Amino acid sequence: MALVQAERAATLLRGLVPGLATRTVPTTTSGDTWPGPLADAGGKALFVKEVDRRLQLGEVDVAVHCLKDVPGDRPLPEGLVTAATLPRDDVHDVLLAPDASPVTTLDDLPAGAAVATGAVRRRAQLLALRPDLRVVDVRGAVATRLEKLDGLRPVLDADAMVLARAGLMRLGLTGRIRRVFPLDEVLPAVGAGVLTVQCRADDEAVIALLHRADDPRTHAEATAERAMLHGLRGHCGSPVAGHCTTDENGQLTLRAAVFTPDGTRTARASLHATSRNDAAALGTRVCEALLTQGARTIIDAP
Ligand SMILES: NCc1[nH]cc(CCC(=O)O)c1CC(=O)O
Repeated sequence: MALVQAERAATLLRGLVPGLATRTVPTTTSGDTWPGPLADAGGKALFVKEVDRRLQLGEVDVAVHCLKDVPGDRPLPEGLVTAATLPRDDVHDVLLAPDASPVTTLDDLPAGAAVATGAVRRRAQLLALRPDLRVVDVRGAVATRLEKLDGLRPVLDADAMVLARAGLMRLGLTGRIRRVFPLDEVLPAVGAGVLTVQCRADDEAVIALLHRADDPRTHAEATAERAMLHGLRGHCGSPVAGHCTTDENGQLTLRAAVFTPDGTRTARASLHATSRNDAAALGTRVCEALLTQGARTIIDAP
């Protein structure tokens, strides 16, 4: 998925500068090799730090990350800046089932069925919909997760799995999707479907080029979502969901929710801002609305 994403950014840049030559440098991250549950590694920048290191060292000039994987609770690594936020892809989470299974919705799953996901946010929302489900951990690249689901690797015994539609689209695997969860059933992660592009803070030529690839709308939506998450002191592994949209008049709406891991308690808030310039303030207001409803104790629940 990371290679497809890097290629996407490279194609965009070549479109802006005719004749520009680009080279994609594959980099294995600790997210690919981490042996334990991803939930235990929440917020540790596992998917980004080796790539950022290469950027700092000058081995590459541009880094492309899923915004979801970039920790929001700390500054970027020394000497790096975000220079572009690319137009957002789909934000929905989807249900998948083993190749041979007839399951198409959660309702098709028998009582006590096992559903695989590594994200506490997904676990909580699944259990809110179906408290009888058994949520099992899964990790690894998307293609590997699908192989596990199909039983090709005998390590995962699950009747279904939840993944982001954006990742499956990037890999050309949307044929595996059984059901798209509507946003009022499963609210996405902060930054879902957003690619963020970084470079060195002193690399003025690259900054100027990347600025032309920035999508102001996605940029503002992501700013609102991340300000909310930051206010809650959360990260991509927190039981926090948030999704900001922009309507035809440029008005922003940020919907957000926090959950206990068992899905029994939630706090929700939805607020508007009339202009993009108020995106960060919108995030802060939604955060405060959640905190007023007891978000702190909900997030910290075991
Ligand atoms: N670390 C996992 C990760 N980071 C970003 C995506 C999907 C693309 C996105 O939502 O931006 C995924 C896989 C998934 O959640 O299914």
